[in-house]
Amino acid sequence: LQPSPVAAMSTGTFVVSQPLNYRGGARVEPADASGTEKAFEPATGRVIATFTCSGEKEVNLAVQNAKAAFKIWSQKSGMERCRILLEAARIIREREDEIATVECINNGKSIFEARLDIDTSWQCLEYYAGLAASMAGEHIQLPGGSFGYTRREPLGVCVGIGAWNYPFQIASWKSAPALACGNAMVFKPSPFTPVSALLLAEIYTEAGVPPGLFNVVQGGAATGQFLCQHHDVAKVSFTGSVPTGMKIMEMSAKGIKPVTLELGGKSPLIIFSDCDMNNAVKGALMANFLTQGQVCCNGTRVFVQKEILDKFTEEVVKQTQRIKIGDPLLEDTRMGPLINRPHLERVLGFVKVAKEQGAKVLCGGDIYVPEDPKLKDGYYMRPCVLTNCRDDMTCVKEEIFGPVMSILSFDTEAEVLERANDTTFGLAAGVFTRDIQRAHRVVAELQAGTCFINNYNVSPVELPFGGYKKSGFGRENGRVTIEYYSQLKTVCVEMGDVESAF
Ligand SMILES: NC(=O)C1=CN([C@@H]2O[C@H](COP(=O)(O)OP(=O)(O)OC[C@H]3O[C@@H](n4cnc5c(N)ncnc54)[C@H](O)[C@@H]3O)[C@@H](O)[C@H]2O)C=CC1
Ligand SMILES: NCCCC(=O)O
Repeated sequence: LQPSPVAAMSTGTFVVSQPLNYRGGARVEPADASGTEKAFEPATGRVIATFTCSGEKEVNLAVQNAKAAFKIWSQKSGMERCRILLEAARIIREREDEIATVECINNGKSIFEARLDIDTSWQCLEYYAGLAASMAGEHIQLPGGSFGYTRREPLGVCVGIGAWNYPFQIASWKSAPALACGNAMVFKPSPFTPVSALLLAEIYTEAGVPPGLFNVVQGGAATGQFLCQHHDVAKVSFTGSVPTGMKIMEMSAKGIKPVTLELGGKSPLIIFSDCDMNNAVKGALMANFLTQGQVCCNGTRVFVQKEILDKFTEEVVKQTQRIKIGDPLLEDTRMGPLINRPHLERVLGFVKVAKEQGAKVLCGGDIYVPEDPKLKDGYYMRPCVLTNCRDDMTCVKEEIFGPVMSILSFDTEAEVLERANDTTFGLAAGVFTRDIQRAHRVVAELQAGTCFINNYNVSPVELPFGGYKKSGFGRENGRVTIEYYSQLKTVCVEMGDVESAF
């Protein structure tokens, strides 16, 4: 009897000794290097993997493997692709605990949350498996019996570049629609979280995709650049920061490659006085403290109507103080460590500046040292609620990417809309009210790609997700994403004679 892989993984013990690149259907060491990186366990500060970043030669090998697999995969019918993706979804479900545990160890998010991420991953594969089978063009009748038709065709080799906050989910959300449309993919995870994408690669192989259809190359900016500049790459889908997104767009422009950009945010969450208070408070916590606040669509600017400001704030603080911080692998933990030491210091720096600028810290915002001695070098902080905030403060203007909620008060709907939209970002927004007319009127005015009414940060894969303004463009999830991973061919068929102009 094999020991369960999950039983062998606990906080403070996990190490990765296998290669972290995946090419041609197997784990491989890269053919060349552009430096080395270390991956950490944020809960303990331990190194769990030291790995080689892929150089230009390795990137080229991965792209050539993907190109060869594309030839086979793109010839398969939608139903054939559907069956394989469904099988991959089934294996993810079967291995959910193991994948969630790896995610939790390498990212620091709680096991409770990691399982939810894995759920939205297999659900995404199931969803696009269904769409693969029903992808079709149109038939258009023309005069004289002639006609035209359209074919929805794949793009070729797509590149996915991921951030560290949702490593397995990002790899799934990019690869599922790409593969469903008949493309191949080379995926580069963030060097902070290199581990779980390999599990996805192995699962695709086990499910029956051709070797080379989904490859993983490890590395940072240099490896990412080799990918974006490669002449055989047809599309780049990127999740990360705005400055890197700009670079990706520039590189892709040189090859006229389409890009999908999922970038940062500083989203507003508007709480009207007629809201259901219990739900609004729960919504504010969901909008700010998942994955230790390291979520791009978080509603970190919480606008509360004056009449309920005190009651709402008191309740939010009470519930924030109850959040169980600690070892992310424990079932009752709801907040683990931040991703690394520099990021923790950056987030604490934002709290310091907020105080200097006049904000009041109602709770948290400081380092947390768990009692368990093995966690003493982890990157923990207490979730923070700030009041006395003004729109011009740094904590209200800039993306903190940590567990820091800024509460602002407002009087009228018109006023709050203007203030909510006064940002260069436009990823998400939320509104809590019992007035359905107001709810729809407000979201219609909000400049954001994803809006929530009476909830926040739920991720049904049936719904498109993506940003307005500097939060990016293109969408992930939902039916529309098929358009971002395919191209339309028009075929015009003449049934009569050519009427020549000559
Ligand atoms: N809209 C969304 O869905 C999300 C947005 N984010 C944003 O990402 C940021 C945090 O993620 P990070 O990983 O720190 O972002 P980042 O932009 O530094 O890195 C993201 C990815 O891009 C790669 N990369 C870096 N420089 C590159 C270059 N010149 N060419 C090609 N690839 C390059 C990195 O290695 C990594 O895999 C947050 O500030 C947040 O704004 C994060 C998660 C989701
Ligand atoms: N589950 C929501 C994903 C948002 C993000 O990637 O930050």
